[in-house]
Parts: sequence; structure tokens; C-alpha cells
Amino acid sequence: MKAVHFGAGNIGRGFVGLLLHEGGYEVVFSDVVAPLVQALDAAESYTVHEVGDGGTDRVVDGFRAVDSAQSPEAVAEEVATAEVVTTAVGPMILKHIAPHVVAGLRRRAADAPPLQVMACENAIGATDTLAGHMREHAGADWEELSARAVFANTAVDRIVPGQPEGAGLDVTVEPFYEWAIERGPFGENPPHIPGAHFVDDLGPYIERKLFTVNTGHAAAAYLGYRAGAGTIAEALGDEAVGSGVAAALEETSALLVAKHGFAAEDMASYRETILGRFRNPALPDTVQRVGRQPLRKLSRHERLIGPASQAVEQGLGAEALLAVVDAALDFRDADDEQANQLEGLLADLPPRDFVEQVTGLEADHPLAGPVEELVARRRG
Ligand SMILES: NC(=O)c1ccc[n+]([C@@H]2O[C@H](COP(=O)([O-])OP(=O)(O)OC[C@H]3O[C@@H](n4cnc5c(N)ncnc54)[C@H](O)[C@@H]3O)[C@@H](O)[C@H]2O)c1
Ligand SMILES: O=P(O)(O)OC[C@@H](O)[C@@H](O)[C@H](O)[C@H](O)CO
Repeated sequence: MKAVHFGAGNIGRGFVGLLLHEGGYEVVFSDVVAPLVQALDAAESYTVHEVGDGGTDRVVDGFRAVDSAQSPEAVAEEVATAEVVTTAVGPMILKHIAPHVVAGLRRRAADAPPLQVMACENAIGATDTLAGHMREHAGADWEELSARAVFANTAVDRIVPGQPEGAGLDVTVEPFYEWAIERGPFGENPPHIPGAHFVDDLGPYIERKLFTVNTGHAAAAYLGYRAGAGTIAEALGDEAVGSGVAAALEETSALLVAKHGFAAEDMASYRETILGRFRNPALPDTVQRVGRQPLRKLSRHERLIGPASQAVEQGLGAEALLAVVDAALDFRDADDEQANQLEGLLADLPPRDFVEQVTGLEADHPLAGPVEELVARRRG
């Protein structure tokens, strides 16, 4: 069995590649960073170091790597003969992956089992997004090509920080993980991934993950950045940051209970587990990594505006989430293109235009006014 995995970065090597390997797949990593591809292709193995309580070392071997920028033909050939395709490249990169998967489907044997495609990104419906890009790319051939694949959305959860210089291919991760995958698209033949769980309706799982783990993480990063913290664990050591994060998560939990019927006590223990994960002192996770790409994180259906807008629509509170949005507006990182763009947009756009362009909130949405006030305050 073979799996082609696009994106050999932190979660690609430290989670998706690891679990596929443990499921018995030969993993073919595909990336655009030539030195990374060369290092992977030359290596016999790498180690995933789980740090913190219960952590252990896991060795991944039997993989290969191809450079999708240099050798697109070779990537198409690998996809044509694979059982599984996964991605962990970032939601905005999926449009660049689509042509490779389409090219692979064009070459796929007519009697081959359908290619099982799963995008493992922090976004709602990421696999649907990838399939949408593939459809655009395939044009009139889409009906025929799409019959050669099945598409399942997934929710992946494992904190994989940026790796220190000199770590090579090894990856330091937390011991915890969760991988929820839509069951329906696979019929009787789900992929063999021990540790993943298959669910009939992914909607509640992905929202619970994105609006708790990632909302809480973003809250710790933005409030922590403002308080001068360098890492997420340090941020949570600051009492005011800790209570800001907890308050934001109480608001998202109230929404998730109302919307999906999760039990309030289950949400309370889910929150506690997550806050414990964030506090893991062995995990060197920076506020810059977790706060990265603030324009994406401030967009309409993402971890801040997404739950806050739905909360106010339901008559629930969103004050603590708004406080995190306020802190996100102050996030700066000279190495982060979106953080620089955010600073420019705050300076250039009238508050109402900023709200429309950055958050996507409709002018008559009840959250639009409060966010506009936060922006206006910065104009003096
Ligand atoms: N790190 C985590 O804790 C974590 C956890 C769950 C989900 N995720 C999600 O996984 C995705 C990747 O995150 P990450 O932290 O691993 O980032 P990362 O930057 O470490 O890895 C992304 C990889 O994708 C590669 N890439 C970029 N463009 C590409 C292209 N066109 N083709 C092939 N590869 C390409 C990059 O070179 C890089 O190696 C994101 O959507 C993120 O939200 C991350
Ligand atoms: O990857 P992002 O930028 O969407 O979000 C940053 C972190 O919150 C994220 O990578 C978490 O570590 C991960 O989602 C945990 O499962």
C-alpha cells in the first residue's frame, strides 16, 4: 500500500506520515523545498519524539520523497499508483496541490480502486476545498476523473511546534493526537490508519476542534504576545492571559453545546485537557507560530470570527472572543507576511472597510459594529 503525502513539514512528518507508516503504507512525501526533499530521500528513517507525560520515541522508515516543483511528472506517477493521498500544506496552498492530484488521476488505471483523498488542514471542509480546486483544474474531464477518487474531510489534532535548527528530519511533538475522518465516502474500504477514528458526521468534530483547540491556542498566542510571552506555555503562566483564554473557551463551549448538543461537562473536561496540553513545558511552541497568518485567523469562518459571529446570532456572549480579536489586531511579526499586511490594512483602510475586507462580516451583522469599534479605536 502506498500513500502520497503533500507537505513534509511539522505535522506532515510528525503526525500524518507517522500514522500512515504505522498503518502499513509506504509513504512518499512530496514537498517544494529541495533540501528537505533531498534529505528525506537520502534518509533511512527519522524519529518522532513525543515529549511530555506518556511520550515515547517512534521511528518512521520505508519512505521516499519527490520534489513536486522539480519533478511534477514523477509526482503524478506516484499519485496514479497510490491508495491514499493526504495533504498538510496549509489551506491556502491546496490550489497548488490540485494539479498534481488531477495529473495522477489522469494516469490512473481504469480498474484501480478509487484514490482516497484526505486534506489534513486546520480548516472546515479542507478536502472539499481541494476537490473544488481539482474540479476547476480538470475542466470538462472532471466527471470522469472524479469517479477515480473518493474525498473525505478530516480533523487532525496534535501540537507540532516549529523544530529547532539542527534537528534534521526528527520531529518533536506532544504525545496527544486525534484524527477524525468522515466514514461515508469510503463505503466498505476505509483506509487502514490505526489511531484514526471514522465518524458519520464530521461537522461537530471539526468545529469542536477548531473552536476549542485552535481558538484557545490563538487566544494564548495573541493575548500572550501582548503580554510579552515568547511561548504558549509561558503565555498561560500569566494569570490575565490564562483567564482571557479560559473565558474565550467558555464562550465557544456554550456555542458548541447549543449548536451540536455536546454535554456541558464533556466540554469542560475537553477544555481542561487542552489547557493542560498548552501548558506542556517540554513543548517549545512559540506565540509566533501559533499566531501565524493573522489575516487567515481573522477571516469569516475561522477560529475567532467564526464562533463569535455564531454566538451573537444565538444570543450568546462573545466579549472574551472580541478581546482576543482586539489582541490579534496588535500581533506583529516582521517575518510573517500576513502580520505585515494586517498592520498596513489597519493604517490604510477606514474601519468599516477593514471589517468587511479582513473579517468578511456583513455590514448588518451584529458583530460588525463591535469589531469596527476595535479598529476605530486604533485610528485615535
Ligand atoms: N503544526 C501543528 O501543530 C498542526 C496541527 C494540526 C494541523 N496543522 C495544519 O497542518 C498544515 C501544515 O502545518 P505545519 O505546522 O506542518 O506547517 P509547516 O510549514 O511545518 O509544513 C508545511 C509544509 O508544506 C510544504 N509546502 C508548501 N507549499 C507546498 C506545495 N505547493 N507542495 C508541497 N508542499 C508544500 C512546506 O514546504 C512545508 O514543508 C496547516 O494547515 C496546519 O494548520 C498543523
Ligand atoms: O496551524 P494553524 O496556523 O492553523 O494554527 C496554529 C496552531 O493552533 C495549530 O497548528 C495547532 O498546533 C494544531 O491545530 C493542534 O492540533
